[in-house]
Amino acid sequence: MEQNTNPETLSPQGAVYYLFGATGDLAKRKLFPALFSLYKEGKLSEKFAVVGLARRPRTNEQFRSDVYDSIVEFCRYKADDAELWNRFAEHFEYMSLDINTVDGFRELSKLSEQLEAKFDIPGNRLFYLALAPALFGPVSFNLRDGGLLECKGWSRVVIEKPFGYDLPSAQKLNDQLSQVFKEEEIFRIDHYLGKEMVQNIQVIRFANAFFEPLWNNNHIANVQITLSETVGVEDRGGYYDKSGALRDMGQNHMLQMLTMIAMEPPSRLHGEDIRDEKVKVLRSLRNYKSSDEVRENVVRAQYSEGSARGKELAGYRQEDSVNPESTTETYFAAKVAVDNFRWAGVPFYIRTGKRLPVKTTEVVIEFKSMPQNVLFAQRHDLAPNLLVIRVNPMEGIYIKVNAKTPGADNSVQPVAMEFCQSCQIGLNTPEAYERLIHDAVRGDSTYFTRWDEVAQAWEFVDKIAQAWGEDKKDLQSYPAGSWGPEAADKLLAEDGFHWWPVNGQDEDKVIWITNSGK
Ligand SMILES: NC(=O)C1=CN([C@@H]2O[C@H](COP(=O)(O)OP(=O)(O)OC[C@H]3O[C@@H](n4cnc5c(N)ncnc54)[C@H](OP(=O)(O)O)[C@@H]3O)[C@@H](O)[C@H]2O)C=CC1
Ligand SMILES: O=C1O[C@H](COP(=O)(O)O)[C@@H](O)[C@H](O)[C@H]1O
Repeated sequence: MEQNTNPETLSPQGAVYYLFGATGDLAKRKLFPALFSLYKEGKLSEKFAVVGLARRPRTNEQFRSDVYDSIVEFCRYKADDAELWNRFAEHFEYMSLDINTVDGFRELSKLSEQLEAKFDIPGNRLFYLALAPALFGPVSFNLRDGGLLECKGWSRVVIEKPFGYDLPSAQKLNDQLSQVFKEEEIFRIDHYLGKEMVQNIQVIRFANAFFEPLWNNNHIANVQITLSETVGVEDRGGYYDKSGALRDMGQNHMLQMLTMIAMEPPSRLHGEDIRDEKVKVLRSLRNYKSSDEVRENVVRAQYSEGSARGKELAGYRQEDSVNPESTTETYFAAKVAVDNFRWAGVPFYIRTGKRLPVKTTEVVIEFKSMPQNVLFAQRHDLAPNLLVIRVNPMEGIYIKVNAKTPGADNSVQPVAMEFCQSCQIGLNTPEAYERLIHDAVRGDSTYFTRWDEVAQAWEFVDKIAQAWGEDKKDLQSYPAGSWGPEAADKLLAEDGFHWWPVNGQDEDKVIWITNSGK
């Protein structure tokens, strides 16, 4: 069936949702709550069914009870939702199935036909693979061989990260998927693209006359992207120790945010046009040419024992399922160059780490300073103008400008004008997974990563990983609960810049003008 790819006309359609990995952590924490929210908002239509799939045995009742617990735990359930829940739960079925046996898929095919008849579903099928990446290939082949793709409507597959470990493994994975699905049927999740404020970057840039003309190397001094986390590796030590911060956050979320900041305006607001522009940015990233260049521009570190908010915290090597001699980085910071006409000469500094003092994702656009030889700049140490985009947990933007201090002494002070979206709209903002599942079922792939983006991002990251693999001497250490190694500050200091404080860190002397009532 021809897919509708025009986002203007896309509306939710009835479908069967196949949740592979239905007994796993992601399903529990993100996917069930997202489906319930969509149902509550009327975005699922009544013509749907969800089939939970995993190896361990579960009755339908047990599965529904797991789903209920998850919705209650993750705050999507309110006291007056009981009737809604009962109707929602009727659409859930569970089937025990091992990905590696095609017989189970044939049985699933029969169950699908029954569910489509029962709920009047027009043959659309969404396969959500909340599974280890090694299973993406086998599950795709068995979906095809078990007859699941012979349906009257569309078939789409949603793939979780990580999409490979490096370019060759990602290529292999993609080759396997491409034997079964067309590119437009593959929806690769990067949940950062589902975040409200990441999507808002385009609007801030392209809908504001006082930003768009300044968005280039004539006016912007540098860009800073911070994704700091207070958590350690929790119960994902086994996965994380093989991945590290660069692959876990850098290859995907950080580079995707960078592309949203740096891309050219697309000719139309269509998914393919936006993704075309994003991939051009990735192609313009300057690859580090030698291991020395990597060491000069990229800092890596691992957390050691420390404390935060009065609590003692274990070092990374003491975490469950982590090699006690691990050299995996839990932090990295990099200076990245985008070699095109718009950005030549503007450094992009990116950093992420676990066990840092605050949880926040922020983008800071630092504008060039006023000429030093005129007017106020002669007499005052003027701070540069900033545009700060707060992505999470706080959502909003603020701009920092210079203004006269009230009074007679003619001094100048920085003033921040803040729009705090989360203070106003709060929990009503849809969660990233909710938005992305909704997009996938509408066939809108704008906020999913296309294969050429993934490949290009791996190419950039592989150069760093390769250099790191040669020699571990540059791996530094930082106490859990601190802001990471000093070398990350030096990256900016060498260029005459510094990291601007993020939300929750000490703000310098700024007067706030806010809409949040604070
Ligand atoms: N958890 C998270 O926050 C995030 C996870 N992801 C990604 O999502 C994916 C899933 O993660 P997560 O839920 O944490 O993983 P879990 O280990 O918690 O769950 C894995 C799921 O896969 C099922 N499974 C494993 N082997 C088979 C098999 N042979 N046949 C059928 N089912 C199988 C397991 O069920 P059973 O044992 O019953 O078979 C379980 O339901 C991974 O790719 C991960 O990287 C991405 C971002 C965040
Ligand atoms: O993909 C991942 O993201 C989370 C951080 O996501 P956020 O939405 O809470 O900011 C990170 O903890 C995890 O290691 C990584 O795999």
